[in-house]
Amino acid sequence: MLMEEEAQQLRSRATELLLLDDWEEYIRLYTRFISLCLHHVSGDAGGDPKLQKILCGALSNRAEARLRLRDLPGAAGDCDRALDLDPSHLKTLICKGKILLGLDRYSSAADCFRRALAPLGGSDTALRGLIDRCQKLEAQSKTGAFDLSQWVLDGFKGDPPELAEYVGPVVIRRSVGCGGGRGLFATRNIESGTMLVVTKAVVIGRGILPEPGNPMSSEGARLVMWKDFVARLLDAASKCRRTLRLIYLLSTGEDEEDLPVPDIRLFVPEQGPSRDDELSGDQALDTDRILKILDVNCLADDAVSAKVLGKNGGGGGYHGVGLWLLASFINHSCNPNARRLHVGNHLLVHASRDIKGGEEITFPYFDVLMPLRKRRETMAGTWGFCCRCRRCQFEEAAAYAGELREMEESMVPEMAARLEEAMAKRWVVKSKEKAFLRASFWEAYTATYATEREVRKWERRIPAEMAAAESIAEAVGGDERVLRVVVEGVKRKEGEGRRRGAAEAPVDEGRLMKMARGVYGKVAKKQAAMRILLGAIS
Ligand SMILES: C[S@@+](CC[C@H](N)C(=O)[O-])C[C@H]1O[C@@H](n2cnc3c(N)ncnc32)[C@H](O)[C@@H]1O
Repeated sequence: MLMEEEAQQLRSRATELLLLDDWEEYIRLYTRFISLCLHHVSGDAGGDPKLQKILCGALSNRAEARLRLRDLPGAAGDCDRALDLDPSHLKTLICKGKILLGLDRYSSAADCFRRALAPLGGSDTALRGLIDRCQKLEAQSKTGAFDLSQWVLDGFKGDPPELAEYVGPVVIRRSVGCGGGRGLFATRNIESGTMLVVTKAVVIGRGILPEPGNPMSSEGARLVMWKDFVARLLDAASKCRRTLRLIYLLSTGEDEEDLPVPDIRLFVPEQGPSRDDELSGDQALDTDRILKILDVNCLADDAVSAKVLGKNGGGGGYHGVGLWLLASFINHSCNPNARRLHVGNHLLVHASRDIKGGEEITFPYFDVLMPLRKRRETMAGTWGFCCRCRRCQFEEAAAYAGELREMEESMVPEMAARLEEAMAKRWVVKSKEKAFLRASFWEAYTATYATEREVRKWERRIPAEMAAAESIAEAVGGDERVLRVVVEGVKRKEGEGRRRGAAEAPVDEGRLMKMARGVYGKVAKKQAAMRILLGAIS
């Protein structure tokens, strides 16, 4: 009887806290109450069904509060204890299903929702909706077939579509070509546009920076964002042992050669250990180590290579930074074969050109459509390593490297023509190496394609847009700016044809789509991809 009164008082105080949105205090209140219940349970009243019901309800309520505060392991533990007392407790089953959904355990989440639905005769539409969601995500996480077409066609309106975590045909191995430490490798031949990895940020920090021209306040705003980001990341790591252990697998930038190579299954939804108690060993939260890890592994949302799909897209002072665990094993290359897109809090990595089985997967950490000297400056200034990719090695060691360095100093249109001439007549350059150099002199090429006047002036001395773009794609994979130049070229040719009264020359949609696949992956079907393409030039 005493417990029932206590429970009644608790409910009124809990309602007050709920209205105040004070979940921390709500959890403290229930923790005290649960201890009291447990004290009674361990005494004479242990077998009292009323007491057990009260305890089950309290655990369930605390689980919901913990779920709200994203303490998923804590919430899951409460649910398990509540379900031990009453395996069919509806509220707890639904809460547990939502937790498992948050932990990307789609089929286990669906099982919970089904168990909740069974006594309702299968008639609850909300629960049916949750089961459908789980099934859709489970299918995505198994097949890697992500279709964002509708969202693209709707002009990126509303929230980004819900995405599953996905690990494609990749493994983690020791890298010999690029990083030296560990890297991600293809397990089979992969076609351009194929999804490789979809992964949710542990934490992401976003903000709008003050207008340019005010560097102090922009720096200040970045610092505030960074501090908030670090605080949230430490909070997430302290709440979830799995997250902390996975973060500790990442490089601090020191002794990368000696770091262990983790099993890819740790990152595959529903395969790796997902409950705290499945992980052996305890590790303390080491803030200094985590700060070093963040320094080496955080990615910016606003990198040139990371077009943000949707309305929070780059530009307008937007700045975002996040930590994505599996993507942190991907090394940089100036001759990359993958590209990343950001959709909501998810990072999608797709093949930006065809990849051979066994090849290392790399994406650019920064803009690689730049000459060697500028790339080296960016690397040293921002990343603190010196890239050892094939393109860098070639550009450094070429017999005509001195001449290249001189030419790099002035990216005027004439330089693209001079480069083409030298590659054709004076230097021995294979087609792959031509692609490297064209990518490095992209600024000069783009200047020659900028206006009809320039195109007419240089067209006999440099390749047409499509041919140059296809060559550059061999070196750096798909790139939005290159694609834009091609689309503009197609439009210009259409215009010229119309002026001459020529029959409409068909646009080579096949070639265009192949390039678009390299840039946007296969997440947008043809119609939607064409819409992004046209949007890219409007
Ligand atoms: C995000 S981590 C990549 C994974 C890392 N190799 C590992 O073993 O965990 C970034 C670090 O990898 C190394 N790295 C990545 N790309 C590189 C490259 N192209 N050349 C040399 N080092 C590279 C650098 O030490 C860099 O700080």
